[in-house]
Amino acid sequence: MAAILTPATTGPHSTRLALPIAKPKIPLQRTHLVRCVHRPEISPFFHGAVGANRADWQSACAILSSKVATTSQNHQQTPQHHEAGDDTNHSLVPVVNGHGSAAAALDLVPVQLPQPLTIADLSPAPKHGSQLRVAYQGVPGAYSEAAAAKAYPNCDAIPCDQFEAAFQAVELWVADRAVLPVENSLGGSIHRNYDLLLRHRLHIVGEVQLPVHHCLLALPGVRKEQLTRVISHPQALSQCEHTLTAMGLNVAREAFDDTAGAAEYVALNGLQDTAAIASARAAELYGMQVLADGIQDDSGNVTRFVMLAREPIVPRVDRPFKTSIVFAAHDSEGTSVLFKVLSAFAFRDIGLTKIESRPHRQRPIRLEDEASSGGGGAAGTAKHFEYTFYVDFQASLAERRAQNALAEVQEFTSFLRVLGSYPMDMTPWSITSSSSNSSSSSSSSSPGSQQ
Ligand SMILES: O=C(O)C(=O)C[C@]1(C(=O)O)C=C[C@@H](O)C=C1
Repeated sequence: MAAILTPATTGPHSTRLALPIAKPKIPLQRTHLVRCVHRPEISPFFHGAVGANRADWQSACAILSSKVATTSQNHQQTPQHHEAGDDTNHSLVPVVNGHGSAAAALDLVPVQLPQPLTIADLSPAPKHGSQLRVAYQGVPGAYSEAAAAKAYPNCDAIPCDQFEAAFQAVELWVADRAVLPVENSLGGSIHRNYDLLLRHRLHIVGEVQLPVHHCLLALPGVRKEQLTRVISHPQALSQCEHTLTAMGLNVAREAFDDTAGAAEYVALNGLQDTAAIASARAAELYGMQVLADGIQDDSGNVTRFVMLAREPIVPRVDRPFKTSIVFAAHDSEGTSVLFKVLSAFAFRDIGLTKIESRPHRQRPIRLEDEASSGGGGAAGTAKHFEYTFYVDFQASLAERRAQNALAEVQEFTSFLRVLGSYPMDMTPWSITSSSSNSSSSSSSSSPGSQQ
């Protein structure tokens, strides 16, 4: 993995991490932004590791992180730089608000080499809750920023233009944690993050559940009748689908990277015909009018986020813990594997809180002899999809019953990975303490206070 700085900031807010994917939005304002570039040869998938061993990986990350730190100090004239071995051939056009800009390309300056590590580079991460650097996807005012603040009060929240940039920020030691949404009570799973959890080697160290209270935002003075378009994060659009229809709005829905980014986009471009679905905090930050408040289809709309770190936490038994695993079936198990795995938990009275299946990327389709699959018809082969399963169960990895269940699961699976064993978020959901409020909310019993 390599991190490259490109000259861009995201308007009024701080440096934002970005991946080099050009998006067709209107370039608005020159910004400063760190770009993370994928390097396949060090990108882990399944059993692969970033380096040959953990030490390699950590030193690679430290060196790359020093490059990021060094370059970020000089971001006014930041270089564009293709790492040796980066065969992804990304455009070197600098990014403005996450978007390619030909004009900005003229600002390219020579590569800076990594600086030697110093004692300061090796100093430990700050204590949790005090200026912990927490990466999230979106711009200030996004629900993910509020989730980061709930998880780690007083943290230094680092905006990233994509989910993957948040993963990379932690891997490259630019951030200490990432806080990423995985599921919503109305919209369901955020599949992208399930896939990224598998592709990256970070550990889940906590979870935080955030009530999500959406507003319909427009420029000051704009009336609902003027609207032809509503833009937002796809999850937010789906969480408000029925309400938008019930409001009689005859508008096209368009997906945007994040809710607050959609509000910022409408504001910066002075779009009279476009509304954004975002938080009340985004309205304040970007000078938008709240046309309608609480437009989510269910007042108890909640998004669950996970906190990710480079190291796992030590599981405990003195408070409720949850453990997240991912596995794929062993070849010999055929289609019965899920039943067997679930039984391993049921026999030990371990409750499951979530199960998710995703296509098995390396082997999406399985061919099976009709004879072995029990078919009585003509000779032939049955085809079915192959899945990777994600399961969350209510037990700590420190518990014997959880260890025994996993030992049994391992017998049926070709691949099993513990994504993390972490305290459950037991804070009550209160609709009034909505994520639409300021990101600086603080609580002494924050879910992240121990991670
Ligand atoms: O766009 C945002 O504000 C986000 O934080 C992302 C996100 C998501 O991905 O689900 C987070 C919470 C809400 O469910 C809607 C959007």
